[in-house]
Amino acid sequence: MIIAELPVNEAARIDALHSLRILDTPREERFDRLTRLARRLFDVPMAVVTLVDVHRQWFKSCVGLGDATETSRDVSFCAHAILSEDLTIVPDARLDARFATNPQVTGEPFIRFYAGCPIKSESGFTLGTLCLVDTVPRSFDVDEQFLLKDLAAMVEQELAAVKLATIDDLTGVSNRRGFEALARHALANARRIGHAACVLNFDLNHFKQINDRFGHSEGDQALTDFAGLLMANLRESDVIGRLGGDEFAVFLTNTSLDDSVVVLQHLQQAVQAFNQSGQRQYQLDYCVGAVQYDPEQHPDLAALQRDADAAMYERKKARRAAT
Ligand SMILES: Nc1nc2c(ncn2[C@@H]2O[C@H](COP(=O)(O)OP(=O)(O)OP(=O)(O)O)[C@@H](O)[C@H]2O)c(=O)[nH]1
Repeated sequence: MIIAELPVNEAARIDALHSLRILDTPREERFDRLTRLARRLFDVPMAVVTLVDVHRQWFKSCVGLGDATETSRDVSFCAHAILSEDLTIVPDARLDARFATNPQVTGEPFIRFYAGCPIKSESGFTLGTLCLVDTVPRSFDVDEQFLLKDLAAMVEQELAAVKLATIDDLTGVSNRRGFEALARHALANARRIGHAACVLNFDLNHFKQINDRFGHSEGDQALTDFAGLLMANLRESDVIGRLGGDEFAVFLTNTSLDDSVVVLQHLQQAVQAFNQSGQRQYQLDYCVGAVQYDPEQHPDLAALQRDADAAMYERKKARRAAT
């Protein structure tokens, strides 16, 4: 095993990292959703946002590594990756002199494949990486390299500024900006590997009445309840966003329109059960439009969203006509 050298600007780099005051902070959904998405998009068991501190690498977010929050810097793959401006790709760690006898290769978690993209501060210091880890050797093609760089750029955005936030503060799901950024990635991936995908557009019914009858904070509670039901009843890899007001959108990965019917039935049952539980004074009700991605009809995410929105409005119109 070869212990990584220190970057030439190490002291200033550490100052930049510490000035973020992010080390040892709790987990945050805005980072966790990126590692979850990375794991799903690249089909790897582990995806991590790591920050390389003086003697350790600390995980701002990790999926697939159990409760681990840090490792010593000496055994860290990312300590090597931050020395490069480009991606560090290790197809099989057993064949790489830097890592062959690394305890994480010879023992748990038996790392074989590693791909790490440097994450920079706004001032240009490499703070850590977004990295993918697998327990079997594999290759990493050019499309995958671009995708990883894009996701790492989103991690940088999250680090850079709260004003660039991509999470809806009220409900904890993505806001419009976050939804569109993540859904664009998921769509690119669906296109690349030829998987089906669907977009669902939801709009709550009579939401204004909840505000008017019970007050704005109960309205807020209703929005939070609905977001919670979406999160509880969809898969981790699906992208959920609040587009604004009482409008939500979901990008279903690897799902055909037929599959989405089952997903929506399941959700409807959960919402009914919630309404019947009597926890709230109000009932949640919504209209939803579902559209399957069709490469002929949908050159980009915006086209898919327009169709889902139109499908939702058709439902609204039919519903209003019926009442
Ligand atoms: N409590 C709360 N209300 C909001 C928020 N954002 C938007 N609203 C309110 O949500 C309402 C949305 O209006 P509509 O979608 O026309 O109301 P609706 O009663 O659901 O109408 P239909 O869709 O026709 O059933 C407006 O009264 C907004 O003021 C928020 O963050 N919190």
